[in-house]
Amino acid sequence: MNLVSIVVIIQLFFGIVIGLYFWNLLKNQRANKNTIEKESEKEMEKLREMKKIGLTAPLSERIRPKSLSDVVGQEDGIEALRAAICSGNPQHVIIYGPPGVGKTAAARIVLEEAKRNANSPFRTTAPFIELDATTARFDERGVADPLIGSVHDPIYQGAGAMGQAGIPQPKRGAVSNAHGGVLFIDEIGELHPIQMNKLLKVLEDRKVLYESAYYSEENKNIPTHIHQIFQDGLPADFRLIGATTRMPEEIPPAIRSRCLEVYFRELEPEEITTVATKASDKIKCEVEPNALKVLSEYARNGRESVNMIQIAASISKRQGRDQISQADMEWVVESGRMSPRLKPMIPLKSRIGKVNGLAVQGPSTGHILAIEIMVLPSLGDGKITITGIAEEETIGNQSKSIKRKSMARGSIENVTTLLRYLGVPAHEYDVHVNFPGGIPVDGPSAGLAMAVGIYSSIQKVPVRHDIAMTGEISLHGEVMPIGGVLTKIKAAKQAGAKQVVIPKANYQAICAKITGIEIIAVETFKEALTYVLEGDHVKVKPSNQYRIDQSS
Ligand SMILES: Nc1ncnc2c1ncn2[C@@H]1O[C@H](COP(=O)(O)OP(=O)(O)OP(=O)(O)O)[C@@H](O)[C@H]1O
Repeated sequence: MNLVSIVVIIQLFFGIVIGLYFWNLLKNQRANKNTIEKESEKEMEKLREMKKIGLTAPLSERIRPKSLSDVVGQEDGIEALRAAICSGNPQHVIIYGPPGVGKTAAARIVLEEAKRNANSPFRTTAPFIELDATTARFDERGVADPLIGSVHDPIYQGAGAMGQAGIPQPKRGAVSNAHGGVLFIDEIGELHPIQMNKLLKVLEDRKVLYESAYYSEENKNIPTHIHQIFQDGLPADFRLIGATTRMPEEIPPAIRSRCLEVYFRELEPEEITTVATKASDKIKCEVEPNALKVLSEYARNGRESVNMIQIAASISKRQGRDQISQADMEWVVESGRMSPRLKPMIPLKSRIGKVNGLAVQGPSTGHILAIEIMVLPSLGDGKITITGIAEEETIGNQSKSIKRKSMARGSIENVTTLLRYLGVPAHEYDVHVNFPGGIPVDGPSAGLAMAVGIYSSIQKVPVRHDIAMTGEISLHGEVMPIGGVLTKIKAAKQAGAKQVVIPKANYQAICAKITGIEIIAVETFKEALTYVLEGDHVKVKPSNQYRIDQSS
């Protein structure tokens, strides 16, 4: 055998081996493909079966408001939301409010209303993208970020065409999906601080800038669009609507300062009833007036009211009736262990040491606060006892909190000093202040009410039962401005007060819109005393300049 024959045999041998290798590879690939196709067909069948099954949507979804006018109550909040989003120059918004009062419903429809304005920059195709901050996962490696987007580096891409070619692929997040429209972040207060900072950067730049160790400007394999994204950023020009049940102080100031802050309030019993009636109409089920009354006493928000109708309707239907009775509704209350939403009212009689203070609970819910004060001759230097609220309070947010002496205590100390200065011997008494009802009190704004209560107790003069008051007291007896004054005035009115005393510095033109209560704006403690005590006890003549009667 000559050398040529040997070479030919070797070539033939290797040819056969390589041929067998590729033939085997192809066979395996085909077998794999068949298995995958069979698996996929099985899964598709399961998916088709699953899609055939569908339970009815919850009633709260079925009666979800379709236009802003369908949102019950919230007139002020809706007006502010409209002003922010429906103008020719829309702004970012944060909506504060308790759960289930229409924040999400309003946010979902406001963009549609904005599109109807010819001056709006939102196009008719503008997207509305929704993200829940409680589930938007934060990934430290930046491999997946549903909010901002991320870069899929070849190492994470597996054997895809781009991955094999070593090309990093930017993946859009919600901020880019919302480009040209609205990004709604529910529970925005729950965003991870790093995500919040990234979001701020996007709001500033109106685009997302990506980085990757795999990106090189010189790499000719990288497609043009990816070069563009890495070099110029991915557009993310949208308006943000954040909703939260948290207090404004708990939201980072940097995001607050970029947003118009809108407040949604707790729904009134009549409004709860309206939402419930709409729900019962939808399912064609009548509701006895007494059943509605029970519902309005127990449901705390729109969602709860709809849910109560749904359960009560299913009870009555199972018993072959088309009407929800009072007993059905009471059963719902009992089985849900619901407690009534007590709306404190003003007391029926004027009493010594009993004052109607005002407090704001949560971001926008006002309450009347029946403050009780008792003074007893002191054996020492005058002791101060406070009950019903914390002696020490924590302030701050998730990232930073500090404890401080209760501001209510500090406020009482100021008041006793002031009273001594005015010739009232407060130091000769032990003072006990009680805040019943478990409503959190921010000390300074109850200063005026506490000063009046202590004065009333020492001088044995009753405080008028039909007047409520709010204001901080300075050591020199000035009544200083406080927060949430409109909410407090409305709370006083709802509790049945005829008049409300507020700091003069808080009086705004908008107060004139509130009817059915007389607003008395005062500058000093002495001036306030002339209005709040029974009879004519104070010699100082106040200026009536800021007394505004709106009870017509
Ligand atoms: N003011 C309202 N007017 C009409 N329907 C309401 C109102 N508030 C709540 N509802 C009903 O309750 C459902 C839930 O409301 P929505 O999701 O808007 O509340 P939310 O304030 O966003 O609450 P959460 O903070 O829990 O998300 C709505 O689908 C609607 O059926």
